[in-house]
Amino acid sequence: MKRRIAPSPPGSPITGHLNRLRNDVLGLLTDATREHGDVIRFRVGPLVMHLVNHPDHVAQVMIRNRKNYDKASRSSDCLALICGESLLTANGDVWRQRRRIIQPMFHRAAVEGFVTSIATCTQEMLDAWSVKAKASEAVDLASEMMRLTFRVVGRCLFGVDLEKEAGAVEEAMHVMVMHTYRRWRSILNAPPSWPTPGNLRFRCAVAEVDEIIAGLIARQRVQPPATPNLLTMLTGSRDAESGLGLSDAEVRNEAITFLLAGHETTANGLAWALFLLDRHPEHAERVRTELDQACGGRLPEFADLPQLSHALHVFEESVRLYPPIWAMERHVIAEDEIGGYHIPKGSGVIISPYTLHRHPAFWEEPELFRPERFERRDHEAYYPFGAGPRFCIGSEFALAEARVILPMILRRFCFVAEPGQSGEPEPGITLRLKDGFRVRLEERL
Ligand code: HEM
Repeated sequence: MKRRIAPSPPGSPITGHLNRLRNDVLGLLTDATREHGDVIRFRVGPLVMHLVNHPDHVAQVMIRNRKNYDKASRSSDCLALICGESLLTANGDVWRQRRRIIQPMFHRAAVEGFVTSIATCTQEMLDAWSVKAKASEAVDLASEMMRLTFRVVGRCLFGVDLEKEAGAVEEAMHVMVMHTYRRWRSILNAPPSWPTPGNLRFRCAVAEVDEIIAGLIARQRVQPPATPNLLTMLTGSRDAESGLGLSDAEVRNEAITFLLAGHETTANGLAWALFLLDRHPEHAERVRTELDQACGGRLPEFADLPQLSHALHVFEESVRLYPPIWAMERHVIAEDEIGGYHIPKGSGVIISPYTLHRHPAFWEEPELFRPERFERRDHEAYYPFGAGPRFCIGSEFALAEARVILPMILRRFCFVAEPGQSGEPEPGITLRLKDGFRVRLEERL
């Protein structure tokens, strides 16, 4: 039987879709889904990949036929330059072992313990903002969210205050994620060991973060903390099935993975939520009122979270429109057929929450910001945290952060956005606000 080849947008005979992929990837994917349906074939030089854009196709790749796919994809290879082999990038038995070891850190009881630290870190940030507001100093909320979520990860997962390190790590992480994304977008890259200016900048950034992590591990060895944290769990772990522990290099890989995955994604989600709330003040007011009713003037606690539902819906809608992980990639290890089209072994499959979350068959007026959509909980085409066994391990943590941080910010401050901000998304490893979100702060209380 003849294999059906999926439709493809016009591209160059030599480089395929490389040019638009580099310069306007969101436009390329959006136009392609509008013009060619739910399975679209792209080519970058010799590499073939398919965008699949239907919930049934997502379930096929991530759940039903997942044995045909793994994460040895180009994006994982790029991420592995930062994280090595870790929960985020590993496959097979290594991935299963890491997930078993780390999962307890993210059980409900553990997240319950995180809420006080999230509220305390937020309160400290707001106190610092108070000084900036009095001085009429403009702040970039996107950058503030990066620093805040970084500190939250430090406190909750590593049991330390990373205030001093936050600025340096923010810069180093930016260098690392932009470098890896540039490599993903290119077909020809200099080997990582070559001393090109980009590779050298990248290596310096990795070395800087490695030094911070080595310091954290050393501090804990000298003085083991009273309450267990991710590092103590990693260093002290023995896999229940194999009885094996993790080497220092493996602990380092997981630590950098959680520093990166645990703050960059949530920070972008929060920055987009604040940006959208600035354009929809009626929702900001609802979030404020909800916090006042649930907590009065005190800090939110874990037991308050169910009452902070509008804050949750605002965040869910923000990451629908601007999913921090805007694309997930899989490598095809055994051929498959999706939506009637042939998916060859050795090619790539892309699942894009950005296009799925705007699919007109599943979302009414998908371009509009409407947090009320999430009063219903049964959205089919919604994948901000992925699907199947590789579902985001930190999703409950991130959603707890959103319910604490957004209302606390809005209760205490109003913003006046600086003029001329585009609000354009900039896809990298995560989806950032291209120009950040610069505002002047006005204290309300
Ligand atoms: C709004 C915030 C977040 C978003 C949108 C997000 C999104 C995602 C997505 C889409 C995946 C699946 C990737 C794939 O299948 O290829 C994922 C996996 C992962 N996330 Fe998150 N994430 C967020 C927050 C967090 C936090 C707070 C942590 C850690 C504290 C975290 C740690 C991880 C890890 C380690 C994985 C790999 C899990 C595995 O493969 O077993 N994420 N995340």
